[in-house]
Amino acid sequence: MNGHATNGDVAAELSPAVFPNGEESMTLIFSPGKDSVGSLAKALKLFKSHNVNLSHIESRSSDRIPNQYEFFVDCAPGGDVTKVIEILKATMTYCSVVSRNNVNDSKVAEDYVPWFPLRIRDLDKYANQILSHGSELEADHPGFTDPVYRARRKYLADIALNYKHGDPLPHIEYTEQEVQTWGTVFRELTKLYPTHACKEFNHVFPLLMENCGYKEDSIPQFEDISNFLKDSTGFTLRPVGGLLSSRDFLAGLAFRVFHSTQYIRHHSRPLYTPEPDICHELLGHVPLFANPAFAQFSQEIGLASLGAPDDYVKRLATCYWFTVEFGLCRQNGELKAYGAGLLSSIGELQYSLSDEPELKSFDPEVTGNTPYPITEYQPTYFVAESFDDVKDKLIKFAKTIPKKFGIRYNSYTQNVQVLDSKLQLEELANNISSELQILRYTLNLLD
Ligand SMILES: C[C@H](O)[C@H](O)[C@H]1CNc2nc(N)[nH]c(=O)c2N1
Ligand SMILES: N[C@@H](Cc1ccccc1)C(=O)O
Ligand SMILES: [Fe+2]
Repeated sequence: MNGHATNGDVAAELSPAVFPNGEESMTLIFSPGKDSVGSLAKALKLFKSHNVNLSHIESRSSDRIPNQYEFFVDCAPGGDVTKVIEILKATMTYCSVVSRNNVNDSKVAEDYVPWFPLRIRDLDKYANQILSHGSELEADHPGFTDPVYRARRKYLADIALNYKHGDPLPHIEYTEQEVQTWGTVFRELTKLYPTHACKEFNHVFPLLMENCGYKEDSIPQFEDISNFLKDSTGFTLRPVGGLLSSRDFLAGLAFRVFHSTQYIRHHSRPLYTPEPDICHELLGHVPLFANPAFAQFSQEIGLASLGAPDDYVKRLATCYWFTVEFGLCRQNGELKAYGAGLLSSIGELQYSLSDEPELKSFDPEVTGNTPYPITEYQPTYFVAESFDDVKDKLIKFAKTIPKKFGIRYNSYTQNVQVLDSKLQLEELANNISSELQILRYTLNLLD
């Protein structure tokens, strides 16, 4: 990372979800129609004759058209995909190009949506899409000249890289030096929280000490935290080797998955580190992910990002930066921190509530276009009048993102549903009406 990176550079960060082999890819969903015995075989021939290789094929019962099947195919790069899509669109009862990266041809681009994960296990596809690698630290990183630190970072990044959805969360034996760094950060931050952190944060923190092994003399393990979050709000942790692109990181939130690093900052600089580390994730982020309203809000931002055009993802990510990462709020007339990047940095937490930085009031239209440095203290913070206020404003902004379909997370299947048919809406209405019955029944009891 570059010491003076601003969100001008976040544009580069928006590069599409490239796949583990470093190539771009796309996903097609199509339905061949009734009475179409052998239709998959026909479709497969079509791909073959246009030199398009498929990396994955799945068939499911369609939730769009009664009694039909739907095929999900992941195409590898190469071949004449455009032609194949043209033919599929003309011959199939349903065909959508859910995902596609790097479309330069604007005529084609209109029809395509930037790639996004449809199933929770699709998150495996961007495990190695991290923006800075432990083993390739930049020159201004405090660990740059420390070969032991670099080797450790590489070891932990590889563990995250090999993680697949459904695997047990990696248990890490931390070294004495690592535990000491954690201890310093933990001790000093917990002194500041009562006066500096928002009340929602302070409400959850004792629970993490009781249930997840949050204490000064050892680094908590992912499994304990993930189990606690799962029970609290359905959030789970997923290890990641470093900073993810905004698009990828936000997409994880749509599945209530929090991508979290497992390495720790360099011992020479416990007060502030230029990239997310385990202190940032566990002390800064985890407490608020245990709050149901905050968890829901995070998921809504995640869902809003799916398939959104680059410029919208960029503004959404910038708003995320100035709220979830570096937000301040007013509570009982006092300024408090709720941003995770503040709650994990002894230095910046104190600085943010001093009279040094500039304060502005949060407004997505302004905030979303404000450049920011990522490797030094923020010159400007945005202050929210309340938690609910940020939520409402951000969700209002998210609604302005142009999309051609509705998006819904199905927590039973852990899939994201692309809603573009009446039948799906009927199913949705059925779900809502059964929830409404519970509401009505219980309201009667309480009366
Ligand atoms: C969405 C926004 O860009 C945000 O700052 C993201 C970026 N990528 C990340 N990647 C990781 N591993 N952890 C994070 O907290 C974040 N934050
Ligand atoms: N500066 C934060 C870590 C961080 C870096 C970049 C983005 C967000 C958080 C800390 O010291 O804890
Ligand atoms: Fe973060």
